[in-house]
Amino acid sequence: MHLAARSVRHNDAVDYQQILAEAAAAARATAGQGRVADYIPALAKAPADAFGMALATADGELYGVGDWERRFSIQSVSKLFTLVLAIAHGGDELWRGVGREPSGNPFNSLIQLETEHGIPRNPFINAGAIVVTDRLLQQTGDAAGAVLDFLRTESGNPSLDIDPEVAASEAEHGHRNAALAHFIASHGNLLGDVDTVLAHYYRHCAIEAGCGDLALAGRFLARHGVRADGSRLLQRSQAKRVNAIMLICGTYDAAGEFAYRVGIPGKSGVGGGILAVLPERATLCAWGPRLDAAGNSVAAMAALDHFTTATGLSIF
Ligand SMILES: NC(=O)CC[C@H](N)C(=O)O
Repeated sequence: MHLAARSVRHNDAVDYQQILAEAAAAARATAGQGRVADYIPALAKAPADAFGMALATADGELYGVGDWERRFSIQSVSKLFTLVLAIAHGGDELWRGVGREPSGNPFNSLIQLETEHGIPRNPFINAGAIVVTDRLLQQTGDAAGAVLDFLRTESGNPSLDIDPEVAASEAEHGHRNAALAHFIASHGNLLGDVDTVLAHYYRHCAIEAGCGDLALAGRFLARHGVRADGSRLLQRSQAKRVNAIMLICGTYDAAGEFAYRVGIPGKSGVGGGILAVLPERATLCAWGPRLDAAGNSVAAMAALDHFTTATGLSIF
């Protein structure tokens, strides 16, 4: 029985602050493992050994540990927000231009695009996010601005912003993303101008936010699509589907490992953040800049693994 003693049933009270402190200790035990992303030179300046984690409950309580208020480059975590906004504006039309299957390949891979005729596997690899950004740009006229506005509103933090140095660094070293975008355009799957779409993509990746901001901003996914102010962003079934895509594609070719270890939907970025959802209950964001070979934060994975294992809270 002692093994079960630390798990909780869905409705039991959990001492979140205590569990976060333990998760932070699990993260610290990975000290020195992994490397800070440097293929975007401005990202290499991130504080390698920082760690933070926050949890926002579905009804808006916020808990944090470590550097949970410190801002970092959200990078591919932004792909979650471009996706939900594009679905909110345009519904299922999006799925004509992007798939929803795991890619089993690195996030910046070009390889499947050729055999799959310029239709990216899913919205969470770079190729797919470029298509989603293109659609959001058509829908709103300002894709990066739409993501930033949404994050500011949902987090209640109007000072969130884009780091222009990171955006410029991405653009300057963005040969791979430019190759992906041009290849997609050659198949007629970009509606806008390639350079404009890429500029928006780089800008939303370069948004800076803290763990607390992202945990609050993702809360609608734990609330079946309902935003902080009670209005509906997504239909209940759409929110379910976004969570499903996060689970199977949110951490690229390590999504199987993430599901195995953590057992909840999660979206990572090369800035070292991972935003994860416990449907009906809470959202969690963990951050540590050192990445594993698949581009996911070593410390954030360890912390989320500890959280779901110690509490017994997962979708399984
Ligand atoms: N996995 C990531 O976070 C990658 C995002 C980064 N902006 C890129 O395009 O390479």
